[in-house]
Amino acid sequence: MAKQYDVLFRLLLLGDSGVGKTCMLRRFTEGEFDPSHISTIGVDFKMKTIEIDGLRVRVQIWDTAGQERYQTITKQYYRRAQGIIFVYDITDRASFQHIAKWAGDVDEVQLGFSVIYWFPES
Ligand SMILES: Nc1nc2c(ncn2[C@@H]2O[C@H](COP(=O)(O)OP(=O)(O)OP(=O)(O)O)[C@@H](O)[C@H]2O)c(=O)[nH]1
Repeated sequence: MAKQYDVLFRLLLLGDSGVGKTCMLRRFTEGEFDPSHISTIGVDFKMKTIEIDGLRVRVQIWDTAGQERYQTITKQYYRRAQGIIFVYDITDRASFQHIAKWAGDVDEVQLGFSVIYWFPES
C-alpha cells in the first residue's frame, strides 16, 4: 500500500496536570472539546495528517501525564520527540512557572528542542 504521508513529525505535550494538554490534542486531531478532566495515565498519542506546500505531513503527538507519579514513564519519551510543546494554563501562574522545570527535565536528556506556547481560552 502506498505511504499516506511524506514526512512524519513526533511531538510531545508537556506541562502540569490539568492545564489542558489532552483537550488541546483532541481539539487539534478531532475538532472536539470535552470539558471533563480525566487525567492521562502515563502516555497516549494521536495523529493527524495535514498538507503543507503540497507535502503530506503526519504529526504524531504524544500526550503525557502531568502528574508527578508518571514521570519515570513519560521521561522515556523525551529523547524520541522532535519537538516539545510546553503547555500551561494562563489562569494558573504556577503552571507557567513550572515550565522552566519541565524544560530543564527535557534538557537533561535532549539538547536543542523546539518550544511552542499554548494559551488556553479561559
Ligand atoms: N476554560 C478552559 N478550560 C479548559 C481549556 N482546555 C481545557 N480545559 C479544562 O481543563 C481541564 C483539564 O484538561 P485536560 O486536557 O484533561 O488536562 P491535562 O493537561 O491533559 O491533564 P493531565 O492528563 O492530568 O496531565 C478540563 O476540565 C478542561 O475542561 C480551555 O481552553 N479553557
